[in-house]
This record gives sequence, C-alpha cells and structure tokens, in this order.
Amino acid sequence: MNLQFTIPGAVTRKYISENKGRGLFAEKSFEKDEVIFSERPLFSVQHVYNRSTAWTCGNCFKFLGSLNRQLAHYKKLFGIKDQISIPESPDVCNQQLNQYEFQTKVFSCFAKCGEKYCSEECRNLSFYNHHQILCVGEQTAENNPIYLFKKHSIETNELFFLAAQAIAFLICKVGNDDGLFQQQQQQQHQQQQQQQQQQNSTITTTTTTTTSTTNPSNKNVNNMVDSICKEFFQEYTHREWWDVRIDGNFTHEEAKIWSHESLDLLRKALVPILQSNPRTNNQQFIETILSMEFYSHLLGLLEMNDNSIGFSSPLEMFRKNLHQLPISEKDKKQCDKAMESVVEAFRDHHRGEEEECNDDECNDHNHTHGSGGAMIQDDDHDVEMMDDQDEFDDEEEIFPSFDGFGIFGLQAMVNHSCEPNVTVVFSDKDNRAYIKALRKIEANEELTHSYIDESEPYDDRQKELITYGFVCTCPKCLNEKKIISQ
Ligand SMILES: C[S@@+](CC[C@H](N)C(=O)[O-])C[C@H]1O[C@@H](n2cnc3c(N)ncnc32)[C@H](O)[C@@H]1O
Repeated sequence: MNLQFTIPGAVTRKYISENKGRGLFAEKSFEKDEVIFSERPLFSVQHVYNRSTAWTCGNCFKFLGSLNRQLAHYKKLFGIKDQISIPESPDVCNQQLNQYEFQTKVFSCFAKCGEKYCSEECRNLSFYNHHQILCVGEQTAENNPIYLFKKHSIETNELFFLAAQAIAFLICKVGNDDGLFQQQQQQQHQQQQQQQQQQNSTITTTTTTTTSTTNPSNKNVNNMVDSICKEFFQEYTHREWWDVRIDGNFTHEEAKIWSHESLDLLRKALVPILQSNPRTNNQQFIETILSMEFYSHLLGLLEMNDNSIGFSSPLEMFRKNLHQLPISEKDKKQCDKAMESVVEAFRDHHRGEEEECNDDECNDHNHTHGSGGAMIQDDDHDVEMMDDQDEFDDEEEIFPSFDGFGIFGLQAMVNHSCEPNVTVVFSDKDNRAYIKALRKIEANEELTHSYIDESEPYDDRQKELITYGFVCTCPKCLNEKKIISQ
C-alpha cells in the first residue's frame, strides 16, 4: 500500500503514550493558514443519500460537466421539461463568470452500471483499483450478490461500502499483474538469489523462480497478502467494529448481525471472482480476506480512522453570487430563469428530507455515518443542513454539496484536541485533503484536530469522545473540568 508516516521536513509520526498511541508532529514551524501537507484518500465513498443530488465523479468527486450540464442533470432528475439554460458567455464579464464555470467531460463506466467519471484517467483508476470487482453492470439481476450486498449496505450501514472498496482494492492488487506484484516477485527473487549465494548452490534457483512466475497462487500470494494486510492493520488503530461503532443509533447486537449478513453476501459475490483468477485462487487468501475476523477489524479500523469529505457545488456558489456578478440585468434574469424550476424542486426535496428526518427521529444510519475524525470541508462552506428548512434566507443551500467519507493515510494519525491547531480542507480540484495550521505551530509540536464540535459544553464533548474510546485531557478540557469541580 506504500503507506508513509513521515514527510521529510514537514511532519513525522511519533509514539506518545499507551493511552494516546501515536500522533503526528510538526518537523518545523508553520505560520497560521499555512498548508502543512496534503494527501489523497486511500479509500473513499459518497454518502448514499447524497448520490442522486450531488452529481460528481465516481473517483475524484469533482462535480461533473458544467453549470449547464449540472442543471440539465437535475432537470432530468426532477422531470422538469424547460430547456432554459445559463447564457454560455454573458457579454459583460466573462472572466467573472469563469470563476464559477467549469468543464469536465462525462465518461460512463465501461460496463455501463451508471457510475460516471470526469476523465478517462479517473475511470481507469477506479476500475483498476476496485470497481472491476464491485461493478453491478448494466442490467443487474435482483439476485446478483453484489447488488444484494449494496442493497443491504444501504439498508443497514454504508461503512460496508468502504470496507468492500478496501477488500476489492486488495483483490485487484493481488489479481492484477501490477507493479506491486512484480515488486514482490523481484524482492523474493533477490532474497532467493542472496540465499542461494550464501548456500553457494545452483540447484534450486531456476525451479523456484519459475514457480513464482508461473504459479503465483501459492506462497508468493500468501506473502504478499500477509504483508499488505499486516501493514494496514499494524499501522492503524482497530478493534472489532461492534465494539467501536460511534453511531449510537444501532446496537452492538445489530452491528454484529449486519456484519455477518454483509460478509455472507460479499462472500457469495467475491468467492467465484477470486476462484476464477489463478492469481487469487488461493484458499489461504480467500479465507483471510473474507473471514469475519478480517471484516470486523477492517470495519473497526475504518470507523476509528475515517474522515468526512465535503465541498460545495459550483452551481450553488454561482447561484449565491449571481447578483454580485458584474453582468447585465438581462443575463442575470436569464440565469435566474434557468435555475428557477430546479431551485423550487430542490426546496421541495429538502423539505421532504427534513420531514422524513423528523418522522424517523433521524435514525437514518446512512445519513448519520461520517464519524472518526474531523469534518473536511472547503474553505467557505458549511456542509451542515439548516435547522429550519422552512425559513429560507440567503444562506440556505439549494444545490447540495458533495458529502462523503474516506480514509486518509497520514491524517488518520492526527489525534483529537478541543483546542485544535490544524483544520482539514478538501479540494475537489485535485481530490486532496489539505491540512492547514489554525495558528502558528512550533517545530516538534503535536498536530491536533477536532473530531467533534468543540464549541459544545464539556459534558457533551466527553460523551461524544467516549465513543472514540478516550476521555479528552486537552488543556481546554482540563481547565473546564477544574472549574466544574470547584
Ligand atoms: C484517528 S486515530 C489517531 C491516531 C492514533 N493515536 C494511533 O496511534 O493510531 C484515533 C484514536 O487515537 C486515540 N486518540 C485520539 N485523540 C486522543 C486524545 N486526545 N486523547 C487520548 N487518545 C486519543 C484514540 O484511541 C482514538 O480512537
């Protein structure tokens, strides 16, 4: 997986204590607002509830098409017939409009499953890394196990999607004739040569090398799987999922039952795929990555280390800023007209969502998952829903933001503080999370971000943090605890 926990000259991971584990430390001082590092997610998915209303790339999450293509997408979604579009080049100030305008092509998944991508590169990356295993194809039979697995995840908990992506990634790494495999082979080959030199024997070389090249589904694969799995599990905090679930809306027992159901479906879907490829048709491999021990710890690892990812729709930013743009009143009117019907449809949609939430006492697990670490947002956008959707003002969000979650290699090492010194900002432009200093940070200082809303009262904060398995002892908490106990 090529995990790295040091960026020379910027940050390094250090062990702190048994209680806190490891943390990430600055190697030099950073000024307020300075970017300390940035990274791409290892695995990431869009929240289920957000999939139809934020039309984004299935790999990098960039909003697809252009302002007008987004509008056309929503018009189709809501069955709106009008064809009015945003004027492509308002005469007065092209440049100003270009600030909001964007252009991506739209590529469909090779198997036409409905997934869309902003570039051929994104389509290939997604396919190569996991989608080839998890794609349901164009016409999915209702008894297709992948379809059933996805349906089950939607009905129970969407963390299963992220786990499936991680497992699919592993299968692709072992199953594809890729660099990792070759690297492993090379290493083994070198080791064998060294051993051979030591033993000063020429007998076994040819045989062993031939075996590892033509029959990878044996010791080679076992070693590789072992090293990939161990690397991931050694590097990140994990326990069985039902012991660390952060969402209080379901019970320990439910989490166990769902995990078993989910794994059964995944096994039905993946065992035939694994058996059909000589590289992955290896009993030990299959039994390892599709065992309950592996699955429950993988889910626990993802739950304890994932981050939310959110950023606004360019269409929403355009809508909010339209009236400040130095373009003619006529063009503004046409822009308003082009958006009008979709804005109304979204208002109804948001009202419906709000009512549904109230009816269910907001027990929707898919809606509420997004745990483990701080919210990743873009600079100028708050992804939280408004409290009262009936009172629309200038700040209301009409065109939904992208909302998802994922796991980031380095960020997962950043511990919590209620007085954080870094914040995380996701950029859809390059699919990277940027870790920025909230104040001046000295060399050797630990980087901390807030896993929760740190403006909440002391007791509420502790209640939330206990679900992450610790009591916070940051200066703010120690101070407030002292005041409360006086
Ligand atoms: C995202 S991981 C952070 C990296 C972790 N310390 C490690 O060694 O892998 C989150 C876990 O770190 C520990 N942790 C984070 N912040 C903490 C804090 N302020 N006090 C104690 N433990 C903390 C908790 O065990 C938590 O579940």
